[in-house]
Amino acid sequence: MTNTQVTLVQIDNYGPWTVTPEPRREADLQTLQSRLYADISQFVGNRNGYVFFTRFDNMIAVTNGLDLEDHRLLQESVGNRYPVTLSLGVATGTTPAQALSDATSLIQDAGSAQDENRREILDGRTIDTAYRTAEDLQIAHFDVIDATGEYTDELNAFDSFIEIEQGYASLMRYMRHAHDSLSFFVGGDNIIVVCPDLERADYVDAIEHVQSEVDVALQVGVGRGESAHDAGYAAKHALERCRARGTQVELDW
Ligand SMILES: Nc1nc2c(ncn2[C@@H]2O[C@H](COP(=O)(O)OP(=O)(O)OP(=O)(O)O)[C@@H](O)[C@H]2O)c(=O)[nH]1
Repeated sequence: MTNTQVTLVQIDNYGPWTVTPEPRREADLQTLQSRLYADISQFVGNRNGYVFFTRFDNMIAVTNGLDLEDHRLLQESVGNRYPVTLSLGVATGTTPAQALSDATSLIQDAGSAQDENRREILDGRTIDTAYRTAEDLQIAHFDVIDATGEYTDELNAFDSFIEIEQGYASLMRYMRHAHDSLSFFVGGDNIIVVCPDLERADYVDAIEHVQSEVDVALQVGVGRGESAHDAGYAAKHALERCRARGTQVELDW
């Protein structure tokens, strides 16, 4: 059974900060957000986790393998180097959406995202090393079949973007509601989905749903592992098998 450890990363009191004492230049905010994301991605990635930028002021991380001390160090390092601080809620669960929901409650219960007195909350629990297994995570790596030929080389860059985003929107809603899974656009035509224990038929259904709802053709490789990196890397290899064999779903087991 999967056991996903999810961390909600929330910038403290960010909304007010962006307009105090007056609105800050948008390009500076974009630079801050993308640098902060890059730093967190490097920190979490070096410990075999994944972090997704999501809304930038709220980021979602899969942190199997990171303990609370790692989380504390991330807060300290960001607090020392950025004009903003982070609150972190950590929870585990058999479905990613449930784990995220619990992680979110920990932060919400400590105060509003726009409460200037709520800073650097760290709350929750991590998976004890002794209980970690190679089945803890299931990660699916989707991409659009021949995005280059269908869209990138055919439409202008914005119309291609609309098509890809429609595929993402359809898939993320389906996976959230049918399977308690969390889907993240990671660039190009790629979507990484953090899933509970699903089977081949579930992925076939997801692909058919997106095809019929928005007419975007997806393929998917699925991997399992004890860390996000292990599961995600296995998924990438499985996706390569889709490309080599012309199949739409490949599982790494
Ligand atoms: N984040 C991420 N992006 C990727 C990855 N592989 C490819 N991309 C992005 O996806 C874009 C399209 O590449 P592909 O998916 O290989 O191209 P395609 O035309 O869809 O071809 P097929 O996937 O073979 O059908 C690239 O320009 C990258 O931006 C990956 O593993 N991770």
